[in-house]
Amino acid sequence: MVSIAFSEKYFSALSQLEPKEQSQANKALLQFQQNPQHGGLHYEKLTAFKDEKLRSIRVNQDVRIILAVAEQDALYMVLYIAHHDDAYDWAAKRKIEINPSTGCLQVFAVAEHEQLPQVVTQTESNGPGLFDQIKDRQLLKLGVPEASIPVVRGMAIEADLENALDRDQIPKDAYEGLFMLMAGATFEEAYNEVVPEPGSDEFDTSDFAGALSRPESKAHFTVADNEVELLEVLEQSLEKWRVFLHPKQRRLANGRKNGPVRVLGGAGTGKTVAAMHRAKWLANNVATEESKVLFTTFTKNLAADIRENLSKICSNESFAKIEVTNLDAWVINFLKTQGYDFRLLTSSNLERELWEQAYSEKPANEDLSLAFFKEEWSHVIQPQSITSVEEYKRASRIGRGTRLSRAQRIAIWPVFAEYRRLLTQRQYRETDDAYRDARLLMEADPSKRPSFCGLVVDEAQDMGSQAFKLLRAMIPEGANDIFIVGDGHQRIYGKNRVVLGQCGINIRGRSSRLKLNYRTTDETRKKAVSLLHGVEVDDLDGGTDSHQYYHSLMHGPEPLEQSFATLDEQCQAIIEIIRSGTSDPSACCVVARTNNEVERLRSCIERLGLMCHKLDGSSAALVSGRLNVATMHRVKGLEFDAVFVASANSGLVPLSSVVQSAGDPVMLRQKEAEERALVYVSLTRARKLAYLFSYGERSEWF
Ligand SMILES: Nc1ncnc2c1ncn2[C@@H]1O[C@H](COP(=O)(O)OP(=O)(O)OP(=O)(O)O)[C@@H](O)[C@H]1O
Repeated sequence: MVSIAFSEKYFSALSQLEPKEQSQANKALLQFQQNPQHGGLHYEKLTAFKDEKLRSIRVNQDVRIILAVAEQDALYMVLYIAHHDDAYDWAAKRKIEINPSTGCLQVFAVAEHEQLPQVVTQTESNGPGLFDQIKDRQLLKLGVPEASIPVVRGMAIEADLENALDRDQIPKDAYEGLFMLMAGATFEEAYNEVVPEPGSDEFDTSDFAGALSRPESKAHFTVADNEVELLEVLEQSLEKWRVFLHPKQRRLANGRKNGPVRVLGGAGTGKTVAAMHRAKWLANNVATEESKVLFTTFTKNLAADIRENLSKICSNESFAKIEVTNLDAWVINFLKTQGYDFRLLTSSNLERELWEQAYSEKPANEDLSLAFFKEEWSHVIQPQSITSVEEYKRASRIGRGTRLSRAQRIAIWPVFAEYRRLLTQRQYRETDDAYRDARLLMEADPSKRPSFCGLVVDEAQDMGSQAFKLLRAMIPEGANDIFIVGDGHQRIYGKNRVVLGQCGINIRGRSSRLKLNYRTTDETRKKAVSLLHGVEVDDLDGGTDSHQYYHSLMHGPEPLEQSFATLDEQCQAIIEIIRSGTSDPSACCVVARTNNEVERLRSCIERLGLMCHKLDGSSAALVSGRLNVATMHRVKGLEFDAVFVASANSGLVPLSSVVQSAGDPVMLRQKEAEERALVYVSLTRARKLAYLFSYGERSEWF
C-alpha cells in the first residue's frame, strides 16, 4: 500500500472525461494504491518527460494518468489525466518541484528548450516590464520558480500575467504575490500576504511528504494514505471547496484560536466555505455531545443550504455535533423554553399600522416625518436598548443626520413609548427585543446559557449590535469562542453598522481578509465592484473595508448591458439567451428588485413559453428545466451559471419608495448604499455570465 497525493488539476482534467472513463480511472488508482507494479497498469517512465520524477499509468487503451514519484517516501503524486497524446504532451512540458523559498509543492510548465524563455507577452512592445522594479531575488522569495523568472521578465501588461497562469508557466501560489505587485502592493506587502509564516530561509526540496503537509501545498494537493481515504478523496474532490482550501481558508478553519476571529472578503471569496470548515474542525476537535457547535446565519434559507453542504464534508458523527440555524429561529426557541409569551413582529403591514398609530403622539410643532421616527427607533433606540425617556436623553446619536435638542428628545419620546406599548398590547416583540431579552436572561442567570463550545456566524454584516451582544452572552470569552464571517459591501437588510468591540467581541490580532473570488469571472466582479464606487464600507469593527487586491482567476465576457422598449422584449431576449446557451434553465436566474416585478417577469416569461420556478422563503431546491426567478434579497448566498439582473429601470433600481422614505441626508446615503449593495449581491451570484437588462426608462445608475 502506498500513499497517493492528488493535485487539484487532476480532478479538473478528470471531469472532462466520460463517466465511464472516470470510473475506470478510479479503479486504476485503487489498484495502483495496492500495487504500483500491477501488470495491467503499465507503470512507466517516458524519455519525452523532462522531469525525471514523472510516470504514466494506463487507464484503458486510450486514457493515461500522469503522476510523479518520490521514491524515498513511497509517495506518488497524481497530476493529470487525459487521452493518450494529450496526456503525454502535457507531461513532456511539466515539472513538479518543492519551492525552496515557500516550501510549496509546485507544478508548472517549462519551455521546450529550457534556456529559452517562452514568449508569453501579448504585446510586441519593448516597453517597460511589469515587474522591472522587483529584483530576481525578491521574485524567488515570493515563490516564483527559478525556471519561470524569464517568463515573468517578459511580462508587459496584466494579460501577460493571466496568460502565464493559464498556461501553467507560473504556479498558482506564485501568481498571487505577482498579482499583488502588479496591483500596486510593495514587495513587503505581497510577501506578508503570500508567505504568512516565513519559516526557514530554505526548505528541503527533496522532502515531498513534508511539503505536502504545508497549507500552501494543501491548496492544490490532497493526500490519501489508505484505501478508505482514497475512496473519500475520489468522492469529495470533484467539488473542490470540500478539499482544496486556500492557505488562508485553511489557517482560519483549523487550529485553536485564542478568542473571537473576524473574516472579511468580497463576494465569492470563500467565506462561507471557511466558516463551514471551521465548524467541522470544531466538531472534530472541541465539541462533545453536550457541547455542540452553533453555526448561525441571518436568514432561514441560508441555514438550509449550509446544513446540506456541511453534511457533505462532515462524518455523521461530527455533523451531529453541529447545530445550524438562523439566529431568529434559535432565539425564539430559546425564549419559548423560558416561558416567553410573545410573537416576533415579521409582518411589515402590521409594523406600518402600529407606527401610523404611534405617530399621532408626535407634538404638532415638531416637523419630523414618520420615516424619521422609524429610523430613530432602529438606529438609536433599539441598538442601545433604550426603554425610558431618561435613557433617550443621554443616548448617543452619532451618525444620525437630524440634530435634536434635549427638549426635542423629551417632546418626541411619547411616539416611541406608544409604539412599544402597542407592540406589547398585541403581544409582539421586534427581533432586537427578543435578542435583548434572551441576553438579559443569560446575564442574570448564567446557568441559562446554552452549552455551545463555539459559535460560527455567517453573513455577519446583516446582524445588528443586539444580535452580537446576544452571541457574546451565549458563550464565555475564551479559546475558539466566536468565528465571524461577513462583508460590509453586502449589507442589504437596513441594519446599523455593528462595532464588534462595543458588543464585547474583541477581535484584535485575529482578523483576516479573503481576496480571491472563486465564483465570479473577473469581468463580472469588476462590473459589480464599480457599482459600489463612492460607497464607504465598514469592517464590522469601526474601521473601513475595501476591495483592494480582490480578484478572480476566472475570465469570461463582460456583463451585457441592454435596454428594451417593453417588458415582453426584455423577457424574449432572456428566453433566447437561455435557449441558445448550454446551461439548463435551472442553472440560471432572473433577479429583480421587488416581489411585484418578479411576479410580472414570471408571468411574462411563462406566457412566452418558458416555465419558471420562483425562489421564495420555502423553496430553495431548483427544478430541472425551469428558469429561476427571485428577488435581489432572496439570491443572497446562492449562485448560478447565468444571472439576469432584470428590469433595472428608473424607479426600480434604486427603488424610489425606499430612497424617498429616507428621513435625512445621512439615511439617504445609507439607503442608496444598500440599493447598490443589492445589485452588487445580485451580479456576484453569476458563475459564468451576467446580464444587466432594463426596459422603458433605464436606471440612472447604468
Ligand atoms: N478553496 C476553494 N476552492 C474552490 N472553490 C471554492 C473554494 N472556496 C470557495 N469556493 C467556491 O466559491 C464559491 C463562493 O464560496 P462562498 O459561498 O464560501 O463565498 P462567500 O465569500 O461566502 O460568498 P458571498 O459573500 O458572495 O456569499 C462557492 O461556489 C464555493 O464552492
